[in-house]
Amino acid sequence: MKTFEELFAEIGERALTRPEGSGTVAALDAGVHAIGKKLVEEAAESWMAAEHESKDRAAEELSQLFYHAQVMMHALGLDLDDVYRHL
Ligand SMILES: N=c1c2ncn([C@@H]3O[C@H](COP(=O)(O)OP(=O)(O)OP(=O)(O)O)[C@@H](O)[C@H]3O)c2ncn1[C@@H]1O[C@H](COP(=O)(O)O)[C@@H](O)[C@H]1O
Repeated sequence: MKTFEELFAEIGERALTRPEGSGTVAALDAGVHAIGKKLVEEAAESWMAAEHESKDRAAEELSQLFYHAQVMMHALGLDLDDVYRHL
């Protein structure tokens, strides 16, 4: 288990060190358009899980939505404060 902030740091570390087999590196290399499609896909899956499946399934899909949102932030060079200041 990890926090939102810990995941953000881990994604940043993957972007920097580019380890073999990292899905994050592949996602960042695929670019903003591909990341955007995953973001929308996970948002839809979160909605479907919330409406038709269990709370646990919804939580799982929402965690994936958080992940892809963070990958998008890294792709754009945004840090957490850039987003938090809009909350
Ligand atoms: N939290 C996540 C995470 N959530 C979602 N995903 C990715 O998003 C996909 C979403 O799953 P789906 O079931 O919707 O899609 P799928 O059918 O399995 O995969 P696709 O065919 O859509 O690619 C997963 O297959 C992962 O590629 C994640 N990939 C990585 N992380 C974490 O990110 C960190 C870095 O990961 P790596 O870069 O892979 O080392 C680690 O802590 C990981 O646990």
